[in-house]
Amino acid sequence: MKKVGFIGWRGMVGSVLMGRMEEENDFANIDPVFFTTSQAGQKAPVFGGKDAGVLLDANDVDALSSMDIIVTCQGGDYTKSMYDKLMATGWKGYWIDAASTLRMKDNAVIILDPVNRAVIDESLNKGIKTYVGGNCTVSLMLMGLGGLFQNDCVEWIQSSTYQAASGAGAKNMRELLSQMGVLHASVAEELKNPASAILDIEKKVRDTMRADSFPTKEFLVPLAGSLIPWIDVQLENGQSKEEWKGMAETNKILGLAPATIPVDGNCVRISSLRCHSQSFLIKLKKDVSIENIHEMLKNHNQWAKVIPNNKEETIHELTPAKVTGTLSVPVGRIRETNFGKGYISAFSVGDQLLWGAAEPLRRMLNILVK
Ligand SMILES: NC(=O)C1=CN([C@@H]2O[C@H](COP(=O)(O)OP(=O)(O)OC[C@H]3O[C@@H](n4cnc5c(N)ncnc54)[C@H](OP(=O)(O)O)[C@@H]3O)[C@@H](O)[C@H]2O)C=CC1
Ligand SMILES: N[C@@H](CC(=O)OP(=O)(O)O)C(=O)O
Repeated sequence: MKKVGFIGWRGMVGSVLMGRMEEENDFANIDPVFFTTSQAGQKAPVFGGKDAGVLLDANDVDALSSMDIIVTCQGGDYTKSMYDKLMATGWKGYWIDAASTLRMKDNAVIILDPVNRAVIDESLNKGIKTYVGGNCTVSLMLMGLGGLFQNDCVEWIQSSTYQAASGAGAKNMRELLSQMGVLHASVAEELKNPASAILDIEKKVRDTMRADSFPTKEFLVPLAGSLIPWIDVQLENGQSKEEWKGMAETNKILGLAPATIPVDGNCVRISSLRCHSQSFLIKLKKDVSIENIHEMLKNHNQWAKVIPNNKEETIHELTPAKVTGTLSVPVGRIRETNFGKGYISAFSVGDQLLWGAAEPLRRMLNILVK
């Protein structure tokens, strides 16, 4: 059995990965070893009924180099500090990573096997050893719209995102909920009285949100009752890094080098907890009917689900409230637009910790061990 070292297993992405691996009985196929940057020597967790002894030091290159496969959800700083050191030892194992650090390197493959299994297989045959999960919005877009890409229907795509707090990290999720609580508490008494004036309530909420005491350490500004139209760092061309990833990673996942499908749009943080949503304007390359589009999307993978474009099904099936915690990637609002023939709108929702982070890593591990 392959010795698989896990780093970052107790973080948010890592916990979702461990949960999915237990659900799918993946631990039965591996010999797990758990690493930590802060708790070396303490008892290792027991997943899948396997006693893994004690936690090893994640900064110990010798311990890492005795693994056949390493799976890390520890973050980019860890990857930056350990990947090169480990490779310098001549280690021949496989490195599976959730962080963005290595994604665009020539010797790394972005993994999303329902979309690019052929690219992954070809890379394995070539001896490539580094496999990295994609950006969550990119992976979720490709899971939802995979059928259109597979059938070479997309000339370009514009994506406006509605991204959950979880993408910014665990502390940010807590801060969002604290912000919600503070806002509610500021008008709790008034809300009990149906006769109180809503604009007075709104004014109090606004003043609370703008007060210095409002909790904004992580997001820097209010998110609850507001939104933040910037995610990740600023680039010189005016895009945010999150927006830049849309085109760069989509094309790399699809094996298109140089990049041939333009992808762009504004990435926006909103107050959902762990589901990213995206509104698309898609320029089709060919004349395809809406019915054909439905068929292509449904047939591409078992998780993409077409939601008919009516209000009733849309408000019940195409929301973070419905999708959170599931692997389903519903796509709806599919219709022709006023822009003319071949300009199609669509809207998708997906759990950014599942298909957006943990699930592609879990499946890559299975490709290697099965
Ligand atoms: N959040 C996201 O949506 C996505 C994140 N990623 C990547 O995954 C990386 C990790 O993200 P995320 O899982 O959100 O990070 P977390 O902050 O939840 O966890 C990272 C590490 O923090 C340490 N830690 C310290 N205190 C605690 C605590 N109380 N509970 C749990 N862990 C603790 C753990 O390391 P130790 O055991 O060594 O102390 C843990 O592995 C990111 O940096 C990013 O590169 C990728 C895609 C999406
Ligand atoms: N940037 C994403 C989450 C994430 O971790 O992305 P990446 O894996 O590309 O760094 C978000 O904020 O929603």
